[in-house]
Amino acid sequence: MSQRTLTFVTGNIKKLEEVKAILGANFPFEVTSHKLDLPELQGEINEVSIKKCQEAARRLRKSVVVEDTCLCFNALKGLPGPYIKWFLEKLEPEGLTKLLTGWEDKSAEAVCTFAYCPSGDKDVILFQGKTAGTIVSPRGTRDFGWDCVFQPDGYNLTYAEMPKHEKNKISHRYKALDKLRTYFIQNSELP
Ligand SMILES: O=c1nc[nH]c2c1ncn2[C@H]1C[C@H](O)[C@@H](COP(=O)(O)OP(=O)(O)OP(=O)(O)O)O1
Ligand SMILES: [Mg+2]
Repeated sequence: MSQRTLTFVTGNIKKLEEVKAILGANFPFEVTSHKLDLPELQGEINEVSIKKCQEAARRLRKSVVVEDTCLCFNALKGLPGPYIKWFLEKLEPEGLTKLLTGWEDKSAEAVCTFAYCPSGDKDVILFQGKTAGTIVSPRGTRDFGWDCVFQPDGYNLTYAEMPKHEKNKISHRYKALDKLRTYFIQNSELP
């Protein structure tokens, strides 16, 4: 019997690498990817993910999984949040650190939201994971987004300084995928 597949729609190769590494062999579906840079509407975290998923399912005409990652600074009441991609692109990691110069509170939360859109008009299902941390001056490799400025609570290392398998044990993405995995194991007749 051929293994069933789950289509993960993303334009980000580093995300895909982590998703494959985290789900690993203990997942009843083969994860295939479809590269598509989807438009992302403004709004609250869940809203952005739901719209992104519906748009991907509409374009590909099948059930899909998408993911949206936010970096929320507590001093800034959750911003940049879903807009982190544009902040990072314009300000670079150093600029993210500088954003908090005037604030004593450097705490932040990395939030990962996977959205699964069964085909048809069924509701979108969300799986969310959060990891708390601190925004620091950049340290470590620069190969993935804002990893070099995010130091998870309980560690002296930024995500970028940790070995990949360590990040993948505690990350926002790991926690969200743990919920997604449980759901798909319990609903293995999907997608
Ligand atoms: O674990 C992570 N560690 C560090 N940086 C990260 C992580 N995960 C996402 N990122 C970056 C990528 C993008 O600059 C922004 C999220 O934006 P986001 O729209 O979710 O990602 P994206 O546009 O690159 O890919 P996609 O096509 O799946 O929307 O934070
Ligand atoms: Mg995006």
